[in-house]
Amino acid sequence: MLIAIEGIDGSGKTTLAKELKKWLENEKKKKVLLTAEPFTEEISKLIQEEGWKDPVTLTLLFSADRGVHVNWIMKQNQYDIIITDRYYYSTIAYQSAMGIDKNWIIEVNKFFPKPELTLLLDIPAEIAITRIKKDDKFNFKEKLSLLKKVRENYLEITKNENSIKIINSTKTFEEVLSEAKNYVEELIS
Ligand SMILES: Nc1ncnc2c1ncn2[C@@H]1O[C@H](COP(=O)(O)OP(=O)(O)OP(=O)(O)O)[C@@H](O)[C@H]1O
Ligand SMILES: Cc1cn([C@H]2C[C@H](O)[C@@H](COP(=O)(O)O)O2)c(=O)[nH]c1=O
Repeated sequence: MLIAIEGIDGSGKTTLAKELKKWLENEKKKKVLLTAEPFTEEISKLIQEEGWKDPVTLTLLFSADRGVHVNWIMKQNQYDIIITDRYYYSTIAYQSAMGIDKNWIIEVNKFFPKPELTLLLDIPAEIAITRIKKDDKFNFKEKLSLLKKVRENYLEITKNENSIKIINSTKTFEEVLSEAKNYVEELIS
């Protein structure tokens, strides 16, 4: 079973992924693998060096990285649940915010398995950016306007996807976790 956690930078994905894993292991006695994208060191390096200069290359690099990630996930047979911190909805939301055609991104990613559940942590960019670490590589103003577009794109995607559940991430972490647990509980029961 594949669960994806999505949202703009600083929305709380990594924190939620870790706590969900603990809960599933301790309370539900499930074997859980926590993973994240970008996945490979080699492609992450290319993304840093080349990708940010050009959104087409960036789309292809994130998608190629996903191909390697998915092949690796397929071999992890000992787990009941795999939680991935970011998946193909990140490419659709971010790279279309950078001007790439959404349908082309979907086409490039169409062979990857669809998660049974995606939790979208929704939060205004202005709030998320206050949670992001200070040494972030992006220019602050550029990043704020990009993240606003990315958030809109994520919300647009949810209109056509019943398996994506929106969680208001401006709430306390305890509330966010509780809502996420309810969605996961529905899936595993
Ligand atoms: N609901 C919440 N309310 C307040 N702070 C939160 C909440 N959830 C997470 N945080 C805090 O916000 C910061 C960013 O969280 P986290 O690293 O989980 O976000 P992220 O979405 O994984 O970010 P990125 O995409 O930039 O890696 C952390 O300091 C975390 O403790
Ligand atoms: C998978 C993926 C990621 N991104 C962007 C989103 C973030 O700004 C970084 C990843 O960093 P994180 O804070 O460790 O999550 O990369 C993207 O633009 N497109 C993608 O497909």
